[in-house]
Amino acid sequence: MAIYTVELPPDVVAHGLADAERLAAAMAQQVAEVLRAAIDAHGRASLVVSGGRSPVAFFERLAEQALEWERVTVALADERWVPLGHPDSNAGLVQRHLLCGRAAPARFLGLYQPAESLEAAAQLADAALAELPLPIDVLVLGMGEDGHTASLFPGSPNLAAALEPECPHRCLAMLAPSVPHQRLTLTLPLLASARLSLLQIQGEAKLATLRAALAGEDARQMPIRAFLHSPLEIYWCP
Ligand SMILES: O=C1O[C@H](COP(=O)(O)O)[C@@H](O)[C@H](O)[C@H]1O
Repeated sequence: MAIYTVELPPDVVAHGLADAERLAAAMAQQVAEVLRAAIDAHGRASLVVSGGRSPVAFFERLAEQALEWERVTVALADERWVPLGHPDSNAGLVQRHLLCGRAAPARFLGLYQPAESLEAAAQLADAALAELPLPIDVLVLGMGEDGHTASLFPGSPNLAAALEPECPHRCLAMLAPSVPHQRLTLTLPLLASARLSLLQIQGEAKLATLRAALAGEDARQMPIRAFLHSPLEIYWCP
């Protein structure tokens, strides 16, 4: 199945899968192959994943993959500023669904930091991210129906700074106007440094968002626009 109704830039690869289970399995296989190749070449690999509802099945299939997980660092593209035990914690999601089974030995670099303010938490997360092996080998992005990706939200006060190609920060505080919780997000230069980026989307509504994003250029209106070019591969299913 292809993404027939969306005309993509020629340098963007599209994978259309019949359903969510097949999509999760195909993505997990590709990500595992890239991580294995990175370990063979450099002795280590880095994987940055997104949170939200979409990646659960992908995490579970990936955790079944045989690879030298103790050589893999897993980090988050974004986080809600809530502690690990909170149901909306992206770190909690990764702990429950990815860092288990074969993948349990992977090293996890979370973004949540208890601090006096969201800005102070972002500074602590920024410092902790110095430990992330660069460049990122695989980045897995999701996308909201407002065109946000990671926690780069349209209308958030720090959005322009986070989208600056020369942004000196690895992580910035972000506000999600449409959904609860203050956020922490990796900034564009760090996310864009990935050797391979995968965008996971499901359903007609997100396809319509992708179409709208491709029809314009201003990333401050739809931050996903900053990623719609090589080395992006899009995984979609109905
Ligand atoms: O808030 C978020 O939204 C996007 C999309 O989430 P989904 O629930 O529609 O899959 C996600 O990629 C991001 O990491 C998350 O924090």
